[in-house]
Amino acid sequence: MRTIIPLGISASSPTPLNNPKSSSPSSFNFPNFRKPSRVSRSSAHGFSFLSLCQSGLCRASQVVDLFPAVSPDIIVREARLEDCWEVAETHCSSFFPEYSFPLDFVLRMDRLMAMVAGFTVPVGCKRTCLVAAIGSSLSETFFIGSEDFKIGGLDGRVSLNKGYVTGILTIDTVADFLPRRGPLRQRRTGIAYISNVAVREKFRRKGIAKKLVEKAESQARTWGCRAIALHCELNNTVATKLYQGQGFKCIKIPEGANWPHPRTSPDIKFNFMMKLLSNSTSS
Ligand SMILES: CC(=O)SCCNC(=O)CCNC(=O)[C@H](O)C(C)(C)COP(=O)(O)OP(=O)(O)OC[C@H]1O[C@@H](n2cnc3c(N)ncnc32)[C@H](O)[C@@H]1OP(=O)(O)O
Repeated sequence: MRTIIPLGISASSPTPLNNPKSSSPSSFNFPNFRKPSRVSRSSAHGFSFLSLCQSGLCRASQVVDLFPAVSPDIIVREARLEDCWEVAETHCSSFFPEYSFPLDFVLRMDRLMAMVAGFTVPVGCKRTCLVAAIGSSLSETFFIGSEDFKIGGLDGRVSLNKGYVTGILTIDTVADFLPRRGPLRQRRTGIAYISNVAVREKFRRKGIAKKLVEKAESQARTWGCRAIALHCELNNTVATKLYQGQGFKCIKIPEGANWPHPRTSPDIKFNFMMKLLSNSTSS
């Protein structure tokens, strides 16, 4: 199965000051979905996209006509309540493209339920889901509801001009997949973690993932993080190129070290990648 890191929507844990009771770990973990054995591993990864491109040049060129290389209308912002279904849809269609009815529907419902059920993150941690939305110019966006209104970890406001979600990315400071610190195995701080990066197939190669990563970096800076980390499957050459292009470096895991990594099939290997964040707030 694929990474099951929570997608997370705008979750910032209540601080002890505003909610002293909350110290529960995230309740937003998805149940473990096992990929059926008939599904080939490579087809769920970057390679499937490459082979699709090679075998479907005609379709690709039509997409290029419909959506020119420059996508000025794409806005990267925090996910809102009304984006839940499309976030689930983007996640499932990108990471589980082979699933067919009824499993694909069940999977999407599972993602959706997990999101709207609300969730918490450990005290002092933050998590947010970014979306790249098309056709939702900020100047035309009209909200109903108060900015302070939250449902679980979701932005409770509803926009009448929500746009169409083309890409997603989750960023958090939960550090579940970072090595613990010291003999007391303390949770690491100051390092943001990126997961669940996906762009709908017909919107790929338009710089959307780059925009999402840039926005994640700026979010991490506003949280005071000094670095940003992620796990990328070893054989996902497309994603590896994306992160290397954005300045991430593969970190060599020390011999014998038992560093945590996303919960997937045991035969899936990961690159652990990191980038130090400069202090500038360019994006
Ligand atoms: C931490 C994680 O979540 S890892 C999981 C990554 N997600 C997936 O594998 C899900 C399936 N794949 C996807 O959703 C997409 O292909 C993504 C997210 C990997 C890339 O999204 P896109 O919006 O297409 O990427 P974008 O257009 O921003 O390209 C950025 C860079 O990635 C690399 N890249 C993207 N697509 C390709 C490709 N088909 N072939 C080679 N390199 C590619 C290039 O280096 C590109 O930079 P360039 O255009 O300057 O050459």
